[in-house]
Amino acid sequence: MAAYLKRLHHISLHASNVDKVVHELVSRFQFNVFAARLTDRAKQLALRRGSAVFVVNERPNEPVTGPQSRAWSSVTARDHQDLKCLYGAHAHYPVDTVSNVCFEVESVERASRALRDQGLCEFLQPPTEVRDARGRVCFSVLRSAVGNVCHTLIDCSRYRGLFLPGFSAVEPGSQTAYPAHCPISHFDHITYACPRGSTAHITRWYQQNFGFQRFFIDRDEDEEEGYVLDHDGIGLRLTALEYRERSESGITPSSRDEEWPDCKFVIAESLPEQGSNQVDSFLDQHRGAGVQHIGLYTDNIVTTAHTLRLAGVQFYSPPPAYYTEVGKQQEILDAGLDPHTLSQYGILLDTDVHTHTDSRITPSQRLLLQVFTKPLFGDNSFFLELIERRGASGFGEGNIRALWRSVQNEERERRNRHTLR
Ligand SMILES: O=C(O)C(=O)Cc1ccc(O)cc1
Repeated sequence: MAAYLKRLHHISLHASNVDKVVHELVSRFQFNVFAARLTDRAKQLALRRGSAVFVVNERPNEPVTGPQSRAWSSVTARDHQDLKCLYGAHAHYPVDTVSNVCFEVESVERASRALRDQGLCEFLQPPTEVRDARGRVCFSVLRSAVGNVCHTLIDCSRYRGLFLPGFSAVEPGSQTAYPAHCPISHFDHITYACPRGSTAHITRWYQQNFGFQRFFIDRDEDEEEGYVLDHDGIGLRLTALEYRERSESGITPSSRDEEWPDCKFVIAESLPEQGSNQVDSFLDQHRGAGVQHIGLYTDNIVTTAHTLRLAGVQFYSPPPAYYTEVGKQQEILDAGLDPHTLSQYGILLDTDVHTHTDSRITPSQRLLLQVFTKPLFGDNSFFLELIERRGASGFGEGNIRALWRSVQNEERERRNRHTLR
């Protein structure tokens, strides 16, 4: 039986320079630091924008050891002082990375037992209870089927504190310059870059362990093959998974959106025929599979991109011709948007190709607006995306192609600059 997930709790990043990444997320991406765990040996800062929470951890230089060797442990947050990073302590990795996607569960013990019974998971930390004066949480940590990515399972139902035991509140102060104009509300999707031939295994792993279900990006998508783009220089296989919320008792919570704002997982694999590409570059730079990008949902991409641009965020832009092409220009105008405004920020517009069960939604009502940022850590590694959905629940082929081209062009230019030096 699969383990039940309640919702996404937070996403952990590991960076060699925590202050730099936190500064980037606060001053540029308008996140607020709300909690911190600072000890002699650990530095963990929690940042929030809507329900999207990142925890930025200092990247340890050597493998972390701690109470994970015990079968079942119960410790105070103070006991964990020597654990460099609590709640996902096993992130020894040579480069800055997204290391952990933490899920909230109803019972860590039951979920961990269900996963052990499946026999497909390697546990890095058995169910462990951590407490402080505000209550206790239970968590366990396991390795995912994707590169260095781990999943922490956590139950916070008996904790009254601000975030997690061991973390203290950080006063809001004047962290963000433009808080009113940045309506980012949640994580929309997490995209993995994966080696060739690994998609089927990863898909099965999430289906069997957590009960994820396939989300068909295209109505003609083959169940085994996924959504394949393999012409015009693009060699990409995309397979999307979604978590249709259930609860352990079998009763679906009534306010779905509040409980689990639909966060899809996308598995991106490069196909060999079209030559080396952005998925391959990620695998190379990141030294293996991992989280390539995270989509941040906003209900107004234009104001959000404007705010972020003013704050110094750099976006990938498609070639200028994208916005003057007659069909695209009309599509943009029909959506009540201004091609010039979209072009200023590199915002892409598409209709998604997902088959809608609701036939009342016509293609023109299924609009998808996306813009992709330049990498957060370094060349060709992890980046963020802004996404606004107007009736569209999937991904647009046109946007994927436009993103692909902008990244490939930029890479070509970078390589040329390098050879000229
Ligand atoms: O469109 C999205 O946000 C996706 O997640 C699809 C995707 C995946 C990988 C790429 O290198 C480019 C696009």
